[in-house]
Amino acid sequence: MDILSKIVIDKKAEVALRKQLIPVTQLEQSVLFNRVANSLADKLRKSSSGIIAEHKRRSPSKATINNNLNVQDVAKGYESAGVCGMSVLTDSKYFGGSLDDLILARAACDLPLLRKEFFIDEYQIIEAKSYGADVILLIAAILSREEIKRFSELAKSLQLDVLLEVHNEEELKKSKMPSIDMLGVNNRNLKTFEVSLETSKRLSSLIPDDFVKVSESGISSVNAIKTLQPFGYKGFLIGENFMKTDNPGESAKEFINKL
Ligand SMILES: O=C(O)c1ccccc1NCC(=O)[C@H](O)[C@H](O)COP(=O)(O)O
Repeated sequence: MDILSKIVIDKKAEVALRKQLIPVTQLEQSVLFNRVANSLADKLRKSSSGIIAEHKRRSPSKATINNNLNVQDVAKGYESAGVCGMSVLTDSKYFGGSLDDLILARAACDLPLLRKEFFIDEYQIIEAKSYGADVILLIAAILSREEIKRFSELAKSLQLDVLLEVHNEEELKKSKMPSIDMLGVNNRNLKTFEVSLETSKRLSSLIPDDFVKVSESGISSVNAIKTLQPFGYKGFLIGENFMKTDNPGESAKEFINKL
């Protein structure tokens, strides 16, 4: 069984338990539930660098990346570096993240925050809003077109931006709809972990201009960004390259200064 299928099985069990522990009515009472969201798509449209910097402790493809950092320091560092948004991995089993990371990042900065999760249920979207997210990421590989529509429309009704992640032509075909703000091309094949920026290049011409184009994963140099910008990419999701250092904010700053 591939890693994505394993993650989805575990996620279904996790979400079923969370629903019993904290009902939706309780999530909706969070002070953050009525917070006015900060649009990542709007920021990317106006930005010349387009960096979305990620908080990522470990991953299935790389094992431990960095366990020694404080998420609030990372958020503050990314914000002062001038990134457009921050992605916070909230999956615990495979990435070592949590919803606490999201709420701590929210308390530390005013950046648009992306809840990076494996969304398989509407409940997680309501959770995202009540823990201070501005954006959710939907993965086309694990959702039907009907689920993408239902989940993205719910997110839009909560004023959340939606980043839809694809890895091939077939996933892209089922994903284009008005409730999607940004289309993200994942350069990492989540079945084999092979990374190639060619995926972003190949799919770029198939993405209509009404979506903000985002290139995700395996970006480790300014040169990679300069190569992808002429293909219309306005956003670049970078995790490991910053998180593997002692000071991700400083690394992001140096990176952006070279752009
Ligand atoms: O990163 C992984 O190994 C991974 C494995 C399975 C599912 C998702 C995975 N990553 C999530 C991400 O989308 C990345 O963290 C993000 O694009 C940043 O990637 P990178 O800059 O290569 O750390």
